[in-house]
Amino acid sequence: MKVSIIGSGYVGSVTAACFAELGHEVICIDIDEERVRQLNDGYPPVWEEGLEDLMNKHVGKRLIATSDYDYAVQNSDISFICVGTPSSENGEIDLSIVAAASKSLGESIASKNAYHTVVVKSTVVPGTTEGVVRSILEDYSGHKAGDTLGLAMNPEFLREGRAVHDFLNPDKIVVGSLDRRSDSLVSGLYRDIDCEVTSVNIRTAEMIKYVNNAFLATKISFANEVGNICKRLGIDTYQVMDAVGRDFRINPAFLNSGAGFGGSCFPKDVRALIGSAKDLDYYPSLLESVIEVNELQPLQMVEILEDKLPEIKNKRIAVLGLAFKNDTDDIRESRSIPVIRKLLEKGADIHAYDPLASDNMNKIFPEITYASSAQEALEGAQACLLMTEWDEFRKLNTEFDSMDRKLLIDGRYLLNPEELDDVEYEGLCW
Ligand SMILES: NC(=O)C1=CN([C@@H]2O[C@H](COP(=O)(O)OP(=O)(O)OC[C@H]3O[C@@H](n4cnc5c(N)ncnc54)[C@H](O)[C@@H]3O)[C@@H](O)[C@H]2O)C=CC1
Ligand SMILES: O=C(O)[C@H]1O[C@H](OP(=O)(O)OP(=O)(O)OC[C@H]2O[C@@H](n3ccc(=O)[nH]c3=O)[C@H](O)[C@@H]2O)[C@H](O)[C@@H](O)[C@@H]1O
Repeated sequence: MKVSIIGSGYVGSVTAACFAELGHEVICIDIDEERVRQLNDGYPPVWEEGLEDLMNKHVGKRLIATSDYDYAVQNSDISFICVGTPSSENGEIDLSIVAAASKSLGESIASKNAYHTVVVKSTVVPGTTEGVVRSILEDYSGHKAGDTLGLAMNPEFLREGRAVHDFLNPDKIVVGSLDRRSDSLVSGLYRDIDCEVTSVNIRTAEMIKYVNNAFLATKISFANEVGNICKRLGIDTYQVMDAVGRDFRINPAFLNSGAGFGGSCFPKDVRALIGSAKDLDYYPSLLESVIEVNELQPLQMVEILEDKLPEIKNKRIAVLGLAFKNDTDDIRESRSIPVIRKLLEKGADIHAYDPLASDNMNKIFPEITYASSAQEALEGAQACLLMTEWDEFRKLNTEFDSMDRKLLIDGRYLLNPEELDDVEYEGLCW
């Protein structure tokens, strides 16, 4: 099929490359001209394992990029909206980018005589596709949804860093649609993927995405709360969760306690769901607590540090890990951000290292020193805070020898103190 993808960020570029891999003809649309140029030159706009290979294979053949909506709409049958849906200041979803993309799409569909289908892949609160998106599309295109305009919502469940793998090997594909025709068009795109399609109505598809993310975030905050209690009781929370996770009704995934969840989606999506609930006069106390635990969790790293090193002003502190998780350069809502902010407030001399994310963090904190290796960050430090679950940090050992004081606060359960040579080890919640 001929597909256009609006927005070429993490979701858009991966969706585009994977649809090309599945044999579809794909046109990416982005308002960022530099990104369009980059895509057409075969360079992925984001770092994702396997993405560059797919782009090299398909760019210029089944995959092209443009900033011209008219061209993309005329040359495709179906358009996926994959633009950002950030949090507004009060935590509720900001739909302005989705609205702008819908308007541009509607204007281009206006001059098309054939049936065109619009699919929302961005994460949007229930009611958005049939409300904001549908009305803008109808107003600007003159076409009516269910008549000459198809409408669907197809949430995305990929994880950053594993996005290409997750897209091509999903454990569920959810398609919410206005009518049978839209459903069969969208479902048909995934025909060659070995996964059943769950067909529902649009609002249900929108809700499934939020519940998925909110449940995973809840598991993490639950594990962190248990970890905080275990630490005070002198119990190893990882042993506890290892046993608890063996219950098939619970499952071991996402029970790793630590510095909390970051990323572009868990925090914003839980907040958006809270916002929607409150708009309906329901106070979602469990979800509020999920966020509250997550906000407090990284700051406990600094509390433990101050307990061990009461005066941190002008002390050299190594921060290892800046990305919100391993295998990505993404720092959005990284738990390192509140930690660095707090350390700066207290006058610490921060030397940070991350395998991929230093450039991005430098845009927020230009005042700290960025090292080119963990070893360099550790040299002469009075303490080390381990913030991100990078594999390369699991192998650290003799590197700690160059510290002034071998004090290590592990925020991700990466190192086993018994295997470290006389390091003062403190786990965040174990
Ligand atoms: N990042 C992730 O791992 C996942 C994200 N999602 C959801 O997917 C959506 C997109 O997220 P990301 O890909 O992370 O966003 P992103 O911020 O990485 O990319 C958005 C892209 O849209 C472009 N754009 C902005 N306005 C535009 C317009 N009017 N027309 C065309 N392009 C425009 C931007 O230039 C950018 O390239 C969000 O709703 C997010 O919640 C869902 C699953 C996973
Ligand atoms: O909607 C989205 O954007 C995506 O959000 C998450 O994917 P992602 O944010 O890429 O990363 P995860 O691997 O889920 O990790 C999120 C955060 O949770 C933390 N985490 C994860 C697991 C765990 O046990 N403990 C824990 O603290 C990680 O360190 C990281 O900061 C979901 O896993 C995806 O299914 C979803 O599509």
